Amino acid sequence: MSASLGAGSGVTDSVIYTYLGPEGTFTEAALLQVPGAESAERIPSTSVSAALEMVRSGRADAAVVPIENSVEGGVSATLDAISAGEPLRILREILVPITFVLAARPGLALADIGTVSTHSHAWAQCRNWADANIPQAEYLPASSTAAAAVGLQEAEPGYDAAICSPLVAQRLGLSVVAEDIGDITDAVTRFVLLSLPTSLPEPTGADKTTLVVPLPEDHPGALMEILDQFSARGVNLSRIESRPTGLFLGDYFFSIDADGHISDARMADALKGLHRISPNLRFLGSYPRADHREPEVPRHNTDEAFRRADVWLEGLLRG
Ligand SMILES: O=C(O)C(=O)C[C@]1(C(=O)O)C=C[C@@H](O)C=C1
Repeated sequence: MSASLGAGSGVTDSVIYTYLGPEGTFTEAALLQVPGAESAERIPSTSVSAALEMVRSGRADAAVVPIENSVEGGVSATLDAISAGEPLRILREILVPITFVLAARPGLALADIGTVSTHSHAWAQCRNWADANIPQAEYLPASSTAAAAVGLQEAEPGYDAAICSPLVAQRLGLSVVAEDIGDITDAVTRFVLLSLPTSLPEPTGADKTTLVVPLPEDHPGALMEILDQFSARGVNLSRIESRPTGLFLGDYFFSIDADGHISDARMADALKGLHRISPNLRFLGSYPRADHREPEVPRHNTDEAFRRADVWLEGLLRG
């Protein structure tokens, strides 16, 4: 085990990674984009929560898990697992373009397929294609697209076909009966690299901050006030979703991605405002945006504008 997983960089060969496996998942493709990961130890986990448990228990230094898909939205398993329990920190995000194939048991044509297995997020992205081309097929959930593909190799697979990546179908030598079956071309899944809390990646000017904000109980207008903390400081949100805490009916938290780094004055100020409204909010990290897109910051919300306002106020207090 190595303690050298530097924030945002400095990842070395001695780092132990885990990811949603088995080999051949889109998550593994995401991990392989992390500099140094190709030559590092990579341990597949059977679920998102198992991967995060590996990190929390110190058996792995960092985990890559899916968090958001451009077609299907947030990955609830990840949003829920990082919102509670031992705190984790997002060090970077990774984008992977998603294309699917339908692999089938040898000799089967589309019309012969009675059961198809894949990850629920993959199924959701191919549902229209499946309705049109294999309407007779029943869906069986799998822990990942690659797990469904591997299952097809068993002597007696429990299903006729699997939806998986073209790469894993090719690697396993499966028979592909339909290519490019995703309902939306150019679908993208976003993954995050998580570790135990460590020093923050340096701000790059094109960063993202991820937060978990519990909705305060019996506080009319709380959502409006939460959103106001961002809008009043010119902080753009790139994702906001509500998730039930699971504790009792009506108890929710917001999972939020905001443009900017905690060391940006406008973001720091927004976080302080949020903390006053929702003191149990969880900071999950500030890290570089994978698309390097810089936000447009209004003139009155730049670091310099905040600094000048602080100087002005200090002057007034000094008298
Ligand atoms: O099953 C896989 O291959 C995964 O990596 C998981 C996952 C997901 O959770 O969204 C990743 C990308 C695709 O959108 C479909 C499935």
